[in-house]
Amino acid sequence: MRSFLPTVVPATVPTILASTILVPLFLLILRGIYHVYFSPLSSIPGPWYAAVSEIWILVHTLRCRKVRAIDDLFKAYGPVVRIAPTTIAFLDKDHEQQTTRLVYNALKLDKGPLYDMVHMNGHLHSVAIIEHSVHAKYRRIFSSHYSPGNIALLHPDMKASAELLVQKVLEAKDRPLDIFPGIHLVMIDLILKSTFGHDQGALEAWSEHSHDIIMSAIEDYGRLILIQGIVPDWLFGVVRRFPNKRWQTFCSSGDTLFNTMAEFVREQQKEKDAGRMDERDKPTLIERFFAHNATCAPADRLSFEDMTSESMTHLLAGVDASAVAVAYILWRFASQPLSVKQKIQAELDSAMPDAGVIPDWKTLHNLPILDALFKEGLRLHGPIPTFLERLAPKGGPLDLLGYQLPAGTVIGTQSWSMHRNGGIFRDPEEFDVFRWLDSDQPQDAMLQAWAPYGLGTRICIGQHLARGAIKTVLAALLRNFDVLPFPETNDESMEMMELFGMFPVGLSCKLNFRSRA
Ligand code: HEM
Repeated sequence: MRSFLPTVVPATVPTILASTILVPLFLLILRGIYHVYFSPLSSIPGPWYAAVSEIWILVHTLRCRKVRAIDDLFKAYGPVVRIAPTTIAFLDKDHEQQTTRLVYNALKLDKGPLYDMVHMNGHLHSVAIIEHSVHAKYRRIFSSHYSPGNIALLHPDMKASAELLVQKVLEAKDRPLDIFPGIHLVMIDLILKSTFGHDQGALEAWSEHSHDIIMSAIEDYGRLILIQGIVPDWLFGVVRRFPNKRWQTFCSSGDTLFNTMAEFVREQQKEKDAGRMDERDKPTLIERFFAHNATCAPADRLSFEDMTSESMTHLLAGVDASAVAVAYILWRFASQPLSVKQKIQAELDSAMPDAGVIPDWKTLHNLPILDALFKEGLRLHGPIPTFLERLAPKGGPLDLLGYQLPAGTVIGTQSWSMHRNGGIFRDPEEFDVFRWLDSDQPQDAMLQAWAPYGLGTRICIGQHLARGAIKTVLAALLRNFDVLPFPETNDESMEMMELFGMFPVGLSCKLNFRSRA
């Protein structure tokens, strides 16, 4: 009897091999050849391995050194480089920063695809909105909440937090102290106050052995978003079941934060229903959402989840960034020559004759040396110096520094490189506070190139809050303490690790605080 089996089985092995390995490999090679030789972006400088596939930039993202890798390409290839098959990085060399202005402001571009992965526990919010037109409408709902005038109303809370921080440092009784958690807690208290009018008292509860649930969830969720952005959903769905308590807490950090914020939104709703909101001297962020809902068309109303996710974003965007900035400034201050420290402290001594009384908002912002310290800190240690991607617009190629980019090309620059541009900043790697007060240096160009809060239409909405809180905390600490180095906190532990935002690799900032009283 004739069997059909023998003829079928041997034939399938090479067929399967070819279809599962060789065909995709062949297509990948074809795609790579297309990108390197035939794509409209082929003429843009850059290494071939970055042009062939996204793997090169992905590997650097996973190694937490994407900004450095892009910066190296600028040094090797000039101000326009191809960092992935359809992604172009540029760096304005001229003082006018024309290309930067065009891309981030004038053209009103949409954001790039990276932002799609930062939904808050699955919900949309200002950072993740891709379309410019949708975002512009959305941001108008709450931009007045973050205006300088409105943020100034939060200054009494900033002062109270900074004074409490001084007390907490005094309690350490000249023992070296990791200030990093303390600043996180200051920011948690301030942002919850501004968003919900809520007194969290996170800093009050701070001790060496305490553990703040919101602070831990913020730390975890920042990392979780990145992992979820890189690992496919199905794989993450499998690994998240791993029965380890710490891992489970890590994986549910988004839920922890979302549920906490949701509870605060509910409390605000109760306040509103009970008619108690009008009694406040300053409206909360949530109150502005309610006011918007009361006046807009039903289709434009913010849902309960929208409000929760937006609040969660402000907490996540604001706490880490501000805490990282303060930690680096204090660390840099600690290792400055005595003469520099004395100049900085002399200004504070005269603005704060009583070390316990922090100057008012206007005086604080008119202290030139404090301002220079703040600017120099954010120049070299901006917490978000990363590649901020936008999309080349539909309808015709975009002329970018002489190159024609088709619609949909991802383009962007990064403040890491802008802040280290030797054509603008003299000895750019030096931490030199007084460069900002030196009339021999190009102050206008330096200010144009200083972009720690991002750029244009999507610039950080919390910048006035951050600036006010950071300066208030710095004034209080540097007026009250001589901040001195601690050997464990060094170049290695403070190496900047990139997880979209930057963090000191040691995730701490232990310094010596000697009371000046
Ligand atoms: C030193 C402190 C801070 C730095 C360096 C910083 C930096 C940035 C940067 C670079 C962006 C732009 C991101 C992009 O284009 O993708 C941004 C956006 C944003 N930041 Fe900040 N930030 C800080 C503090 C804060 C604070 C305190 C808050 C809120 C309380 C906040 C809330 C936001 C929000 C909501 C956005 C999105 C704005 C939008 O797209 O409309 N940030 N921030």
